[in-house]
Amino acid sequence: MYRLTIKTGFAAAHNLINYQGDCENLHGHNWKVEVTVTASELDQAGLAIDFKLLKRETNALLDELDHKYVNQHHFFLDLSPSSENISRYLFQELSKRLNDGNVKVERIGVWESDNACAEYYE
Ligand SMILES: Nc1nc2c(c(=O)[nH]1)N=C([C@H](O)[C@H](O)COP(=O)(O)OP(=O)(O)OP(=O)(O)O)CN2
Ligand SMILES: [Zn+2]
Repeated sequence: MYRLTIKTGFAAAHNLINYQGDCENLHGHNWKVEVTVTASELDQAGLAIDFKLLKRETNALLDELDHKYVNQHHFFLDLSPSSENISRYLFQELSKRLNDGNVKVERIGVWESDNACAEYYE
């Protein structure tokens, strides 16, 4: 098996809901996002999936969040936009776009600071 990871990110504002503390107030992060996929086969060029395609699909999705107020995104209207929930959202959406008979999204890591990361995997 092959395992590939790309790193990208987005900058946005949010506030946690049903949370008591500073983070219930509006604030922002420069989130870093790691996308890991697995594959069993390589193409003629020796690629499991082109990193360019992986980054393009991920960044297209992140554009929905970049420089936005995450709480107003349709997925988070009734859901606290924690790093955990953001990672689950990205996992579900990227799985729809990327999974095929060979490639499978394995996990999403969402870093809200240099020292705090939430991951989602199934
Ligand atoms: N499990 C999670 N815990 C927290 C999340 C989260 O998404 N998942 N999010 C927050 C807030 O978004 C908050 O912005 C965290 O910011 P941070 O600067 O890390 O908070 P602190 O002030 O506690 O960090 P210090 O390193 O102590 O300055 C909170 N928790
Ligand atoms: Zn926050």
